[in-house]
Amino acid sequence: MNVLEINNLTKRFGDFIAVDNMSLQVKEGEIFGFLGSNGAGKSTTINMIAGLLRIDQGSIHILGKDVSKHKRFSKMNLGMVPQDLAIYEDLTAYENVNFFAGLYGLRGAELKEKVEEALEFVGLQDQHKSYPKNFSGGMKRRLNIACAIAHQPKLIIMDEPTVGIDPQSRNYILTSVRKLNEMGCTIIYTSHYMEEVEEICSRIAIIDHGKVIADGTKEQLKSIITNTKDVWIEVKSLEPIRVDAIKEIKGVESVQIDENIVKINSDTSVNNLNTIIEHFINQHIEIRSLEEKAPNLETVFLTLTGRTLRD
Ligand SMILES: Nc1ncnc2c1ncn2[C@@H]1O[C@H](COP(=O)(O)OP(=O)(O)OP(=O)(O)O)[C@@H](O)[C@H]1O
Repeated sequence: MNVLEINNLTKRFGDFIAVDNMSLQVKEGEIFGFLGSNGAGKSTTINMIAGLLRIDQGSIHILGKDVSKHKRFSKMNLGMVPQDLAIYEDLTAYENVNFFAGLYGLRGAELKEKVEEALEFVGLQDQHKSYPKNFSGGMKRRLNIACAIAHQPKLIIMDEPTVGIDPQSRNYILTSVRKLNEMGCTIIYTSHYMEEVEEICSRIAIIDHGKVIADGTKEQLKSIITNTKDVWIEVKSLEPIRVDAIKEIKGVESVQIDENIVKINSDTSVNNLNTIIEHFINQHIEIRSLEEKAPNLETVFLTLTGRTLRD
């Protein structure tokens, strides 16, 4: 079943088209990665899913129901962890979660139980009486998550939940995402950190200029660029390296130097490894190690959009 279905969605700000005839489906049980560089249209799409922004054209269905027509149903089934923290500094951690869960109509013993469960889930049960102004960035992010999940929605959208936090909190959040997923939640996860998306997402859409330019599993996305391969050669010293000469070797498409590693991207149809090694030997360049690298999502993103994710 599709938990989320977006059909031909468009959003304009004046003459500018932020989301351009976008269509995509997210299936039950997925952790779906939403990848795009700054301004690609991720937040605009998410805000339309959450009913915070008017749709110009197209439609969005959550669990088969049109979000424009079934506002309450969509709200009850959606948990939104926004990019900018949505918590009140002058309410305690408990009062914050209580406030948001209350907006979904939870009352009395059920409300208390769900608030306590959410605080425990994000590891803030011992700080339930503390004010977020005394929290670290990571604790505030965790509280933000508790506020979004207390009403136990089927679909949770997390818009860059790990921005600007310490590695420990980041791991905590990634583990929480997996746990929520195991508990039956479908999750949409946006991040600028490719390695996070690669680690936790079962399917990924790459967004560029308001359009989905590719979507699939990591393996499917990587197979888009199987026409090139990378060889990384670690050398003792970069001193005699001549990038221009390496680029002239048949099949070589690009050469990058990263500290003392020479990263050579070649066309897979040309077997040029011997020629490359001979070149290094002839130039009396001492090779320390040599590794053939499988393409990663960063390479896929770069190939498809012409930019790195964090441009
Ligand atoms: N209210 C608005 N008025 C005018 N332009 C807007 C508005 N909101 C967003 N935009 C523009 O729409 C484009 C898409 O923005 P959006 O925030 O959706 O991108 P994003 O992919 O979420 O980027 P980021 O990773 O920086 O959050 C950007 O060029 C942005 O400047």
